Amino acid sequence: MPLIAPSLLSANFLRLEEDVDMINRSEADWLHLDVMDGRFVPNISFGLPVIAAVNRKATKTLDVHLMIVEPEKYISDFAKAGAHYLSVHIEACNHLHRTVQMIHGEGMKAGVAINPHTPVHLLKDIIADIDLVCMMSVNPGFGGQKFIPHTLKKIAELRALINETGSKALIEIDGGVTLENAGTIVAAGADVLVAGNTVFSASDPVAMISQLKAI
Ligand SMILES: O=C(CO)[C@@H](O)[C@H](O)COP(=O)(O)O
Repeated sequence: MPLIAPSLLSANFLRLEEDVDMINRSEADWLHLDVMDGRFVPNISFGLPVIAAVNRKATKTLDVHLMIVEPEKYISDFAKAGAHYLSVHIEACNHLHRTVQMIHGEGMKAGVAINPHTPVHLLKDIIADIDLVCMMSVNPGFGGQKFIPHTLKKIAELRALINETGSKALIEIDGGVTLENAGTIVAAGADVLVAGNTVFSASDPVAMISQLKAI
């Protein structure tokens, strides 16, 4: 069974508390929080105060995905805000190994996110040190985009790399996950499914999360 991580980016920000309650009541495993800075990606979402507020209410694992430049500057701030998993982009880190060490040093699980154009083999010398790969299956920046089919081949490559190296990293697929493609994504080797639009545009989001879970 995949872990399900609804993405708060697609929630109704005017009633965030109700949406967090909905996720608490659901079979979701994690709550995915997308932080965007308008520099690494062409969009600005939310940041530390929102995550700290969500943390006071959420009962699920907080999975924070940083789509920001110089993420190493904010690692301890995100730990204080309540992040359990903290993912940084490989494309945004000049010293990725050091950044992963900093994340672990703050007591969080470390994730590395990769963009659709970034080859899986670039993870070879970091995969044994991380807890999560957040594989982007859309170009980061916006919810509600279409899944890029080439991702399926990358998931299989990543699964092979994880098996070869004995890494314990989970494979998380982020972007364009629907009820229609979730089975294929899990069959390709994914452990965690992020779902924004699919969950929050459903007439019954709790039931949608259960359906994704039962894929
Ligand atoms: O990181 C991102 C977008 O950059 C994602 O987490 C989206 O929030 C996923 O949304 P859907 O594609 O599921 O609507």
